[in-house]
This record gives sequence, C-alpha cells and structure tokens, in this order.
Amino acid sequence: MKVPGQVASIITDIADVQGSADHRRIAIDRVGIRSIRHPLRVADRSGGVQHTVARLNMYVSLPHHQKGTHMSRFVAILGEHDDVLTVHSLNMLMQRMTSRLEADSGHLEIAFPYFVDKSAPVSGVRSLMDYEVTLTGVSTPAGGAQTLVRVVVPVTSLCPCSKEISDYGAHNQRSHVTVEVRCQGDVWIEDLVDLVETEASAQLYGLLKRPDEKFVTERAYDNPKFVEDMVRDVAVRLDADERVLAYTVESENFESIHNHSAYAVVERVKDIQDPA
Ligand SMILES: Nc1nc2c(ncn2[C@@H]2O[C@H](COP(=O)(O)OP(=O)(O)OP(=O)(O)O)[C@@H](O)[C@H]2O)c(=O)[nH]1
Repeated sequence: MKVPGQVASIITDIADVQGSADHRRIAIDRVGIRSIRHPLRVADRSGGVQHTVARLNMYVSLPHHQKGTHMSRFVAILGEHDDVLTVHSLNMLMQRMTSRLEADSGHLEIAFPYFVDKSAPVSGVRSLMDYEVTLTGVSTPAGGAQTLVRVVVPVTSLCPCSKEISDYGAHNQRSHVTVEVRCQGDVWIEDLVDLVETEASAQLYGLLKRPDEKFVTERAYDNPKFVEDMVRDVAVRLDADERVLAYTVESENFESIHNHSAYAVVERVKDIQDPA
C-alpha cells in the first residue's frame, strides 16, 4: 500500500494535462461526475437515521482559461463525507466541494430511496413504503446557496367524471405526485409525503389486509380527483406553509383507461425574502 508521501511524489512525476491552459475562452457552467453510487445515512423526522444508497451528480464551474477540472477530487470529497445527510450537511458538502475544486459555483444532486414505516388504515399492520427523494444544492459565485427537496409520492387517483357518468365504478389508477420545494427552516421528507397523501384520492401502502383494501377503495371513491385537482390541492397547502419559499408540484396519472398519462404542473415562487 502506498503512503501519502509516495502518492504525492508519484503524481508530481506525471504530466498534469487537465491543469494546463485553454485558449478557447469558453467557461464551463457545470463539469464533474454524474451517477456515482454511494452509501448514505439520512436523518428522519422521528430523530432516527436511515441507511440508504444514493446516486449523486456533482458539478462545479470551470473558468475559461483552465483545461480541465480536478476530476478525482469529487470522489475524494465524497469518501470523506461521513455526516448524516440533512440540508445543513448538504450545504457543508457543497462548500467543501467548491473550495477543494477551487470553483466559483457548484451543483450537487443526491437521489436516494427513502422508506417510511406506515400502518394500514384499519388493521394497523405495518409495512414500508419507498419514496424517491432528491436533494439538490446550488451555490452561486455571489455566495448564495439554495437547497431543493424533491419527493415523488405514489398515490391513487380516481376520476370524478367517470364516477359521475357511470352507473357503477369509476376508473382509478396509480399517480406520481412530485413535489419540489425550496424552504427556510426544516421541512422533513415525511412532511411532504404526508401533505401529498392527505390530498390524494387514497394513499398507498406496502401491505393491506381485506378490511384495509375495502377502506382504501371506498376512500378513493369518496375523494375523486382530476390531475388538475391533485396539483391544485397540494399547491393550496404549500401556499399556506410559511416554511416553503418556492415550489413545483406535478402529477402524472397513469390512466387505466388509456395507454398514456394525464399530467399537470404548478410552479410558484412566493413573494417572500429568501434568508439565504
Ligand atoms: N478533467 C478531466 N479529467 C478526466 C476526464 N476523464 C478522466 N479524467 C482523469 O481524472 C484524473 C484525475 O484528475 P485530477 O483530480 O486532476 O487528478 P490529479 O491531478 O491526480 O489530482 P489533483 O492534484 O488533486 O488535481 C486525471 O488523470 C484525468 O485524466 C475528463 O473528462 N476531464
């Protein structure tokens, strides 16, 4: 095994092509590594820590005069990062990345499956539901930093028109409601999941017994939602949440009576000063 001093002396003997000058006068907005997998610990709302595996994209800006970035340093920084992931530790990782890469700005995306332990609505049997989460950090040359939290929440939607016009039944399907928020203060992944699931025709569970299945079927029938209703109802709740500075809410309904999806999106930047 090589000791650090040996590694340093080996490196100084080798040409540093990426460190040479470039003469095209084109600065690069984002350069780095994409789709690297790394183990991760994430803080949860109950005070626990969840172990998961993340897929990361890590980028920095590169000035026009520099040929290449320090590609190896992204992986080195990641290897040193042992903190539990929170919005705060993401900002620390961002600072470390831009400082070690000697860059003016950075962009970090961390995507991972996140599990919530849910109880079925009638029987109370417990099971895990998985949600796809992405934390995005962006830092600007002026020193500004923004963090976005994105969660994909799978739910049931039931068509109000189908319910109205049919003698019995109504078409219903699985929908993906994606919420991305920029916040001040703590917003937990579970807060966003709860918010969306409350507004869905019905929420999903890993495990349901027959009384639960009856419950969710009737609950969806009693709460029909178009794709437009879904995004509007979530938007109303995000408007009322003072922690949320800006948001995007999308719904994709994988229609059971068509071979295509219904889709809607609401994007909003609130008129609130961002403390960052
Ligand atoms: N910049 C850049 N490097 C690449 C690319 N593909 C592979 N690499 C290699 O990534 C390796 C590591 O880059 P550096 O971080 O600059 O490595 P280093 O010079 O040994 O380390 P530092 O002294 O910390 O900069 C280099 O050998 C590059 O050739 C690419 O597309 N761009």
